[in-house]
Amino acid sequence: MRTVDEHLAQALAAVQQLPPFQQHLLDAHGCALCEDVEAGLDLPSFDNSSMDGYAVRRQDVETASEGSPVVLPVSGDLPAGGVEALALAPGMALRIMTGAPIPHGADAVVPVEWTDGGVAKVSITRAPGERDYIRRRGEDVRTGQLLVRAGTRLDARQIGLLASVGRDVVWVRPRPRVVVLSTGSELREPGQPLGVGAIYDSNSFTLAAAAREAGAIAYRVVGVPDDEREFVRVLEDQLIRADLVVTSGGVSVGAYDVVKAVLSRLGTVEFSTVAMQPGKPQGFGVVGEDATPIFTLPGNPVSAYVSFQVFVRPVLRKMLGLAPHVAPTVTATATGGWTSPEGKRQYTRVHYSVGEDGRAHVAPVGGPGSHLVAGLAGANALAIVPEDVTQVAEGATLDVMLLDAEDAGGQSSG
Ligand SMILES: Nc1nc2c(c(=O)[nH]1)N[C@H]1C(S)=C(S)[C@@H](COP(=O)(O)OP(=O)(O)OC[C@H]3O[C@@H](n4cnc5c(N)ncnc54)[C@H](O)[C@@H]3O)O[C@H]1N2
Ligand code: MOO
Repeated sequence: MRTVDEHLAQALAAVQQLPPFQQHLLDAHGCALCEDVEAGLDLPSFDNSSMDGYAVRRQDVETASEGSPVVLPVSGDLPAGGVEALALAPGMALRIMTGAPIPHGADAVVPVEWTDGGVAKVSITRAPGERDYIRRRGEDVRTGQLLVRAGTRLDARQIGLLASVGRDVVWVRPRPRVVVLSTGSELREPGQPLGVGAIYDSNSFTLAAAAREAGAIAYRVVGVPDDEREFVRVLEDQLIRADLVVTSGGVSVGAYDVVKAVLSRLGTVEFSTVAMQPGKPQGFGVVGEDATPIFTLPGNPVSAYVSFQVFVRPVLRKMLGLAPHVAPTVTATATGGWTSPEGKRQYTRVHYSVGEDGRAHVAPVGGPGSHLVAGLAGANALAIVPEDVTQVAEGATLDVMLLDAEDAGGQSSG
């Protein structure tokens, strides 16, 4: 039996980061940037008004008050985006809109609320302070400034920043294309009638959704029956569009475990038992002409999902160019005790919460059975119980893997 860390290390060593390509900015959402992006211009790129009002010279309006307004002729209009380069003559005002360039000669903006809103002439009842309502060129970003570092996963805020400096395409690593396929003659598609002894194929949905949450493009293949030739045909057919294949089922010691039977002959897939619960039977290797990496996860639904989080998610992070490959864990205090098998790392389905005192707690959800999908859906984290612990005591401190979707904007299709 090998350890979780050995199995993960083998898989991580066998996959590479996907080569970078130029992607349109919005399509790069959730991808890891492969270049340091520096600003090609100042932001703001010109002095402009932060208020709708009037551009003035301060010295012309410094005596303005409610009791003694200053009246100035208005010599023109400055809309945002206007191309006319108007200059402000002494003793005059220019009507200006938010975002419009400050005209030559002006050193303050009087908001329209401090005036009578006049068009031909304006009555000003309050004197602006120094530089009032002027957004200065370069006060946000300077030309040449490092904006986003290589390796950053682009989120909405960074996408907006890059657009602000005029970037339309960026170098990123592509989303890995993950083919997810389930095996088992008992599997039926949701929405179809369920015959005797049949079950709905949930694993391929779970795994495709999990791949998507991790930032991949997931292709879900309709359940493959326990037939070796059919499995080989489907696998060869799918390899063309896969950066990674993830199967579930057919890897333990049953008489119809086709995944194990076929892949033991094809490629370099190695089947092993891993000292963990759930998720004991595992396989990993490469298949096909392009040496496509393949994970063969156990069929029990909770085992398949936990195996994805422990092994597949780090591999996808590596392919995406994200560091660290293993997403960081948090720590929490156990509420209620539970048992754990000796010599195995247990991934316990738990509910993680942070109390008003700021302290994090985890409470087990449902039982330990690998078929208990309702408990899995009710959990939001996996508590990691070390191999040498057989009894988790109330109040024990545990590392915890959070499961909520990374919302990386991945895609999936059937
Ligand atoms: N004699 C032994 N039997 C089993 C052992 C063992 O060591 N000795 N290990 C058990 C453990 S632990 C696991 S985990 C499972 C792994 O089994 P397989 O990967 O071969 O998966 P299957 O036998 O095909 O299915 C197991 C279970 O999961 C259900 N299943 C399978 N695929 C799906 C799917 N796509 N959606 C929903 N449910 C699925 C299937 O119906 C079975 O109930 O082996 C144990 N047995
Ligand atoms: O390893 Mo199985 O995954 O314990 O149910």
